[in-house]
Amino acid sequence: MGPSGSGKSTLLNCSAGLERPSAGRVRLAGEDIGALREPALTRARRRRAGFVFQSFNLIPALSVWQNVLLPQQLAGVRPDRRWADEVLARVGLSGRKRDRPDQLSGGQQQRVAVARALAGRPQVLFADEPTGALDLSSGREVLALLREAVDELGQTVVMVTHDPAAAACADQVLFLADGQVHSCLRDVSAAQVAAVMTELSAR
Ligand SMILES: Nc1ncnc2c1ncn2[C@@H]1O[C@H](COP(=O)(O)OP(=O)(O)OP(=O)(O)O)[C@@H](O)[C@H]1O
Repeated sequence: MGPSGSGKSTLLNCSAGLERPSAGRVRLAGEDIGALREPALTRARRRRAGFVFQSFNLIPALSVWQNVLLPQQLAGVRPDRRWADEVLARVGLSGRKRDRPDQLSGGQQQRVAVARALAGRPQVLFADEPTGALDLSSGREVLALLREAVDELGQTVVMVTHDPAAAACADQVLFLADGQVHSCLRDVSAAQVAAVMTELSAR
C-alpha cells in the first residue's frame, strides 16, 4: 500500500519481471531476474509468476477454459487439465467453461483470472488492484479466493491495493512512500492500515 504515485505498481512489476529496474537486484523465488534480458526474462516470468490485474485481461475470443489454459500453452508446457478443472471448481465456475468472458459478470471474469493465475502453479501470484474494478461483494469474493489460495494451497500472493480492508486480508502489509519502503506491519486491521495511510498522505 501507499499513496498514489508512491511506486506500488512499479515495485510489483519489477518484482514480477514485467519491468526491469534501472538499479538494484530483483530475486524472484531465488532467481536473480533483475539481471535477465529477453527472452530469458519472459521464460522466468512464465515459469514462476501468475498475474491478476484490475482489468481482468481475459482474451474475449476464447472460452473460459481456453483462457485458463492459455498461459501454460504460451509457456510451452502441457497444461495440467485436472488441476485447471480443480481451480475452476474452487472459483465456483466449473459450469461456465464453454462461456466467453463477455457472458460473465465482472466478478466472475476476475474469478476466471484468479483460476488462470493459479492453474500454472506459480511460485508467486502477483495481483495489482484485483478488486479495483469490482463492486463490494464481488471484490470480497475475489479477496476470499486469494486468501484461500494462501491458506489451503500454500500459494504466495503479492497484492497492490488502495483498499485498507483488502490490505488487512494479508499476513504482512508493506507501505511505500516516494518510491521507498516506509514500514512493514504484520496482522493489521483495516483501521490500522487506514491510519498509516492517513499519516503517509499528510507527509
Ligand atoms: N523506486 C523508485 N525509484 C524511482 N522512481 C520510481 C520508483 N518507484 C516508482 N517510481 C516512479 O514513480 C511513478 C509512480 O509509480 P507507480 O505508478 O508505480 O505508483 P503507484 O503507487 O502504483 O501509483 P497509483 O496508486 O497511482 O497507481 C512512476 O513514474 C515510476 O516510474
